[in-house]
Amino acid sequence: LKIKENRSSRRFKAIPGPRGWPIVGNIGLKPEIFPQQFKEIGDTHGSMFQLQILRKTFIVIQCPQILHEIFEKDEQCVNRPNYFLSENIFSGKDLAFGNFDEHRQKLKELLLEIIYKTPDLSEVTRQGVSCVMKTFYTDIVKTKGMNFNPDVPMKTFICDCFQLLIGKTLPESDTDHGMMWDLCDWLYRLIDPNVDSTLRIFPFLRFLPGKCGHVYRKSIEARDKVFRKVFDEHKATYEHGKIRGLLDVCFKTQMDENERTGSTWLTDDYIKGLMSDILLAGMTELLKAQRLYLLLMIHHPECQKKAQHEIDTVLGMNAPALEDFDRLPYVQATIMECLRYTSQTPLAIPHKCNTDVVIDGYLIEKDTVIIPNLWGVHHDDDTWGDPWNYRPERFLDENGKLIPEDHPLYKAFIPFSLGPRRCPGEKFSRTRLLMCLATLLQGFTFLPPEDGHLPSPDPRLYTTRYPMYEPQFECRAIPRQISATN
Ligand code: HEM
Repeated sequence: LKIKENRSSRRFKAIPGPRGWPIVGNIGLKPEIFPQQFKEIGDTHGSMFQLQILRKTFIVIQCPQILHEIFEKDEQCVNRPNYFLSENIFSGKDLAFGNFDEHRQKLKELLLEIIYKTPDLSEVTRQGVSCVMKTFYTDIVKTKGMNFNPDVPMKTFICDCFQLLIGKTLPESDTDHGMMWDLCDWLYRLIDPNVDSTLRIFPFLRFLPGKCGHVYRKSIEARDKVFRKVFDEHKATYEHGKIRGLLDVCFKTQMDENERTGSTWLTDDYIKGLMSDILLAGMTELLKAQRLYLLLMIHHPECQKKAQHEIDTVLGMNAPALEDFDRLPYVQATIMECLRYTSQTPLAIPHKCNTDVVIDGYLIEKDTVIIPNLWGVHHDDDTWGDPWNYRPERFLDENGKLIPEDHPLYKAFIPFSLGPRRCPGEKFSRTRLLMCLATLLQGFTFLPPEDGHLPSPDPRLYTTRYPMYEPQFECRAIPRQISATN
């Protein structure tokens, strides 16, 4: 472990960290560049260090071994710090932003069961994905090699999440088409540390004019619209046993349990909370990954060519399917390297210890907030050698196969975090990304826009507020061949 020792304090060693000011502590840090600043502090104080802010202790960890040890063992770091959003927007019934109590554990089990083990739903999403892929493809064909912002067709594709929820996508002509994005947008503003902490300390501000009140009211407005349109309308038309999407599986579970025992823990509020998590975590993260991947492919035409070569050799003219996941190791490596290099969820979602934790002679007290700096883990010189280079080959062995999961580099690759609170959408995201990005590279070569202006993909230049604001860009897509999706 790379923790640097400080002075010893009785039984336990003191966790090192930068000296702060009296009372306010290490208050000068900038949320916009937390991951970079944490990495720099780590270079001096070690890969686990503490910060004191207004007498509260935060432990930042950017060592994969320590994260494996404390996140995966004994369910000891599974809670969350308080979020204004959880109690005030979702009545404490969301999954991602609250403590891992009995109900949240059940909610997560239900989500995993639904995404990965419900045959009716797999069929619905399989059909849905191939239908959305066609629209996606056609949308890009329509750009006719001219400059376009890839977000536009991608957002339509990511309505796949919509598809997952209710079994259909809203046509673009529907005036409510953008409501999901509106909700995500406002909720992300609400969890910005500046807004979140102000509202937690002065909750009455939500009723007053000013930035915090505005963001709160807009979030409520966007939430109610989505709940009305997606949840209420869908529940009203639910026919018992007929599964159109994820929400129906929740309704079925709710009704079955009610019938069996006369009551259920799975109230409508929990289902709404789960649905919002999928939108907030799922849609935005998938969009980010796809956008960053394209940017990297344009900056690295040699990787784009190699990926296209593999797709042509393995799939020919056939459209990529979920089963092709293991047949495209190079494409997989380009996606893994994109997730590592960009570290798009740089600080995951902070955890809170639900018990005292002892690690390598250090004591982390119950209720301490742990910030996993995934960005720091993914850019550690000792682990990766050249962390600032985009180099997919690092995930391949000498035969061009993906390195095994017990390989030290694979163990240090943790974009979906670790342990009981790790991202439940990991496998879903990795297969969807592969399908989507392989389809794109099969059909098109992506080039910079005509004026050649393309932002740098270097993650040190992103503004990493919460969430990360990565570069927006325009590009061109030149058709390569008539693909099977056409
Ligand atoms: C490239 C795509 C994605 C990335 C990089 C990503 C990454 C993450 C990370 C780092 C966390 C925090 C884990 C922790 O607290 O330690 C998380 C949580 C979560 N993600 Fe994802 N995610 C992605 C896509 C998705 C998708 C598609 C879904 C839904 C189907 C999803 C649903 C969730 C949920 C519900 C949580 C909260 C889990 C909990 O609190 O126990 N994510 N994700």
